[in-house]
Amino acid sequence: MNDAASVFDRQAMARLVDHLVKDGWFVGENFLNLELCQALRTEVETLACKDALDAAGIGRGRQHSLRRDIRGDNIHWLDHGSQAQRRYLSAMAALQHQLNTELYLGLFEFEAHFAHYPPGAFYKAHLDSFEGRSNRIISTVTYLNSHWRPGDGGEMLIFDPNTQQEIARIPPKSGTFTCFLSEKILHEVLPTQQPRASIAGWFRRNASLGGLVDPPR
Ligand SMILES: O=C(O)CCC(=O)C(=O)O
Ligand SMILES: [Fe+2]
Repeated sequence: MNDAASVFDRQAMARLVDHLVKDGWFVGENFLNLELCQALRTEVETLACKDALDAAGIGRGRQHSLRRDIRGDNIHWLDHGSQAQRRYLSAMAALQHQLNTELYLGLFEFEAHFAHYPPGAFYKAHLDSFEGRSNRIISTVTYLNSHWRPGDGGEMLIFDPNTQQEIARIPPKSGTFTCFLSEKILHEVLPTQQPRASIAGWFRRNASLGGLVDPPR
């Protein structure tokens, strides 16, 4: 069994591709190896305790600004800095390969950050990418919270791309993995009652213009 296969199984990956094509989004409970989720959670909690996370903003490049009324999480970009990160990133590289092979998406890069939402934090409804400026193609979120209970809040809502009605409410439980089309699927994080840890990531296509490679983030 190779490393990516020990993080999630091939059958689960096939289900993911089917749902992404049919609905534009996918959610799988117990999708990722729990021991790996535990290691990643320890890493983000340690960063949070050391005050080593950055307040997350909205917009990119010069449009970047801090808007606590829109999002209240603190983040740290993955940088291959630990065994757990390397294992996670290699599993995502396998998923990227699968998506490119089956859907011809031309994804060329994956960027991801740890996110830590303190109690009271939320992320208002948004799209991760805007049509026309497409460079984030597929959004992913991996949840890292063991013992999440009803009433702890922090669910992610997914809205129907046609009617904008809520179609899914996902508790951020360890091992749950979700992905969706970045330009089409409006989503939101409800206020959390407990510290909430996750990894948000994006498969990107190169949106270079005039010979300049579009920078990540
Ligand atoms: O943590 C989540 O459930 C979603 C986070 C999100 O939408 C984002 O970081 O863009
Ligand atoms: Fe998002």
